[in-house]
Amino acid sequence: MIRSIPVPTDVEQGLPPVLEVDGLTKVYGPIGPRTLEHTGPDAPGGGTNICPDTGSVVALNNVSLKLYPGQILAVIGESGSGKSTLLKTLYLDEPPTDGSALFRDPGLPGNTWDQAHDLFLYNPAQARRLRDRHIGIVRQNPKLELNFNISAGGNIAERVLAANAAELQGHPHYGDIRQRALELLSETQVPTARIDERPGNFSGGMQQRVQIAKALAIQPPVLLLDEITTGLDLSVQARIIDLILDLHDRLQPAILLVTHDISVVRTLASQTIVMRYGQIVEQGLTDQVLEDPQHPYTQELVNAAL
Ligand SMILES: Nc1ncnc2c1ncn2[C@@H]1O[C@H](COP(=O)(O)OP(=O)(O)OP(=O)(O)O)[C@@H](O)[C@H]1O
Repeated sequence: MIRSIPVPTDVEQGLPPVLEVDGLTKVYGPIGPRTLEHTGPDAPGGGTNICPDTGSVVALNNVSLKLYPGQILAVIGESGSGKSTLLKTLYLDEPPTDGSALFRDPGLPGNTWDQAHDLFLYNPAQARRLRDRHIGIVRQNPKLELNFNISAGGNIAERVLAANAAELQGHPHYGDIRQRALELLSETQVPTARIDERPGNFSGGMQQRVQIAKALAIQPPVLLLDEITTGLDLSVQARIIDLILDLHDRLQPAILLVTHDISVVRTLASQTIVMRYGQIVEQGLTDQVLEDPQHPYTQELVNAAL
């Protein structure tokens, strides 16, 4: 049974957040009495995420955020600041050490905008259903999300079948699934003639587009994007960003976007969170955060990108 928590509507935004993360903490290793207190951006020596007593890594410490329907929220920070761990915990790849993540999708049976469920209390079947049907992810490394032993079309078909099973809608017809895969590849600008090829034959940019097609197959209300342009040529990066903008315009998913690339943030995100050593050091409208950064670390990040 999922715990149901009534949450007040945020009047300013109209609809309440689809995802509301509160006090999310993730520690790799044992937690001592001073582990959280003695790590973070203000720890002695300019900050650390390693506990001086136990050697544990505090990847996230008391991270809270709200993601509204249709919003694009960016999380930036240097390598090791905890960005990927944030997405991994929200996609239920890893259990959190502490905190809650209320998910409010009116598409879920028995759910309404007045109710939210804490993802971290889902049982394994509910977690699978969430990933099969309600949250899509695009990872920096396509090998972690795509099956390289089957075709691009097969990867998308797997997701369509899992989503149908999650909705208890039985098996769709083979021709319908193939048609859906063709549409998704076309929408994400992958040549449809290559539907039967394995992703290993594709360029990095095409592999990312197949991942995006697979994530969109379930038309999720929430999309998690982890460094999706890192390692790609500039022109390929630009095409992926255009694709995300176009898909967002048409489908309006809420997007939580993790990157260390300020130009990606500037182009895509309306709001931005800055993380360092597992903690949020600054957040606000992207224009404000990038044009008038208040925290010295954000100033450093923005200046480095100029
Ligand atoms: N499985 C793990 N075991 C131990 N430490 C881990 C594990 N996964 C991540 N970490 C540590 O947690 C911290 C945060 O890692 P994370 O990958 O979230 O950072 P990031 O901001 O996404 O960095 P990058 O931009 O390099 O991906 C790092 O110090 C990392 O070494």
